[in-house]
Amino acid sequence: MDENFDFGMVGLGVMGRNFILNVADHGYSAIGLDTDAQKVEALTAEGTGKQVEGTVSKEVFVKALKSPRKIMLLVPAGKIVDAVIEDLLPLLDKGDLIIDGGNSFFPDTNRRITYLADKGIHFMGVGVSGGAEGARFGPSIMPGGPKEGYALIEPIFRAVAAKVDEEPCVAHMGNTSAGNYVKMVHNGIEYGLMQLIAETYDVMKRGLGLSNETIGQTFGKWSEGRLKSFLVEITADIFKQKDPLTGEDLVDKILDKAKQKGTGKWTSQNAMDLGMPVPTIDAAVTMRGISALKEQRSQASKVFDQAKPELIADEQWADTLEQGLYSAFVITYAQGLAQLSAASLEYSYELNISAVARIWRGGCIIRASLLEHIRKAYERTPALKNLLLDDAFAEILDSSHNGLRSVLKLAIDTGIPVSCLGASLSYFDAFKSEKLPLNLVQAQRDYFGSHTYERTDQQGVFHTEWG
Ligand SMILES: NC(=O)C1=CN([C@@H]2O[C@H](COP(=O)(O)OP(=O)(O)OC[C@H]3O[C@@H](n4cnc5c(N)ncnc54)[C@H](OP(=O)(O)O)[C@@H]3O)[C@@H](O)[C@H]2O)C=CC1
Ligand SMILES: O=C(CO)[C@H](O)[C@H](O)COP(=O)(O)O
Repeated sequence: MDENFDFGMVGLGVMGRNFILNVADHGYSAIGLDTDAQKVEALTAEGTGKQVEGTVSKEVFVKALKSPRKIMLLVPAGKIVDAVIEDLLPLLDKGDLIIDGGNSFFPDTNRRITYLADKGIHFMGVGVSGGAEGARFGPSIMPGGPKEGYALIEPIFRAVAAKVDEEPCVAHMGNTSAGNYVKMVHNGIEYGLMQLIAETYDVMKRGLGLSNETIGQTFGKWSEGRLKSFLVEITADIFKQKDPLTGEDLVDKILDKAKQKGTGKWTSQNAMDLGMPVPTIDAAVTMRGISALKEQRSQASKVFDQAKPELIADEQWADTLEQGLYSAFVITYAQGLAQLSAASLEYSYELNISAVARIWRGGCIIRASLLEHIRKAYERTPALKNLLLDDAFAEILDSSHNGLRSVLKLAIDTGIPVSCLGASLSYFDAFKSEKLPLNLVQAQRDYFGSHTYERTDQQGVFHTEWG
C-alpha cells in the first residue's frame, strides 16, 4: 500500500464514507479505517478510480499517512471517540492531528484537547452538517480548537466544504470546543425549525382540513420565497412521496414519534446554565418527548372530548401561515445566535457570529436564504446582543408577527398543540415588553424567603416585612 496518504478517516458509516470520498474527489489521497470489513469493502468499491483505500488495521492505517498525520473521526459520539483515541495514540507522533467530526458533547472536547496537548497531539472538535448528501458533495464545517491544528487541515476543509458565492462554508470558529458548541446550537435551531414546520403542517391538516397535496404545494411555493431553506424544500418533497407498500402518501404511514440523539437537549440545558432563554428550542425538545408518549396520548385521546369547531380556510390562510412561520424562523435563529454570543463570553470562544451565519448559508441542515440577511446584520453590528434589535429584522417582525398571532388563535380554537409557534411569539412579546410582571415574582420571593428586591425609583436592595 502507498504510504503517502494526505488524509485518514476513522469510521466509514453514513458520514465518514461520504466525507472521505468527497476528500478524494478534490485531489487528496485518503485512507479509511473501520472495524467493519464490509464498510471497508463498500468504500473501496465506491472509490474505484479515486485515490482512496480502506483497511480494518489501525497499524496499516497510521503507517500509510503522511506526517504530520491528519486523522478525522466520524464515529458515534461518546465513549467510542475515547476508545478510538486510545487505540491510535501509541501509533502516533508528536505534531499529528486528530479531528473529531461527530456530534460530541463540548465538555468532552475540552477534556480531549487538554489530554492530547500533553502528549504533543493536536485535537480539534469539528461540527459537520449536511447529512450524507452534504458530507459527499459539500457540508458546512465548523472547526474549533488549536489554530496550529487548523492550519494543517484548512486546505482540505476549504476544498470539500459547500460553496456559496464561491466562498467555502468553513471558518475557524474559535478556541477549545467552539466548533462542537456551534454545531450543538446549529442542531438546537434545527430542532426548532423542524417543529415549527411540523406545527404549521398540523394547523393546515387538522385545523383547516387541507389535503396533503395542497400542503405540499404550499411548502413548495414558500420555498421559492423568503422562506427558501433546505428544511422547507425537503418538506415539500416529503408530501410528494408515495408509500411503495400501499400506494398512499408515505407521510401518513409514518409513526408520530420522533427520536433524538441529544444535541437539541444539550442546547436547551446549556442555555439554561447560561441564563440565556431559547424557549422555541426548549419546546421542540419537549415536543419530541411528548411524541414519545404515544401510548398515553392514545389513552388520553379516548378520555377527552375531541370535538372542535369547524374552520374554513379563508383566502388569506396561506399568507397568514407564511408570515407566522417566517416570523418564528427569525425568532428561532435570534434565540440560537444570542446563546452563541453568551457562550462566547462565558467560554472565551471569541466567536464571530457573522462568520457563523456565513458558513451556515450552504451545506448544512439549517441553510436558508434568511442567513445572508443575518450575516449582514452581524457584520453591521458585530456586538449585536440579539438579532431582534437589528433595524432590518425589527422591521420584518413588525410587519409579520401578527401573522404568527393569527395562526396561534386558530390553533388554540381548534385544540392543535403549537408549542414552538407559541414559544416564539411569547419570546417576542416578552422581549419587546419594557415591563414584565416579574416585579410580582420579586415581591413573592421577598415575602416567603426574604430574598430582597430592587426598586424602580431608588438604588440598592430592599426587604419588606410583608403582611
Ligand atoms: N448521520 C448524520 O446525518 C450526521 C451525523 N453526524 C455525527 O457524525 C458521527 C457519525 O455519524 P454516522 O456516520 O451517522 O454514524 P454511523 O453509525 O453511520 O457510522 C459510524 C461508523 O463508525 C464505525 N465505528 C464504530 N466504532 C469504531 C472504531 N472503534 N473504529 C473504527 N470505526 C468504528 C461504525 O462501525 P459499526 O457500524 O461496525 O459499529 C460505523 O461504520 C456521529 O457523531 C453523528 O452524530 C453529524 C452530522 C450529520
Ligand atoms: O447533526 C445532525 C444534522 O445536523 C444529525 O442528523 C443529528 O443526528 C440530528 O439530530 P437528532 O438525531 O437528535 O434529530
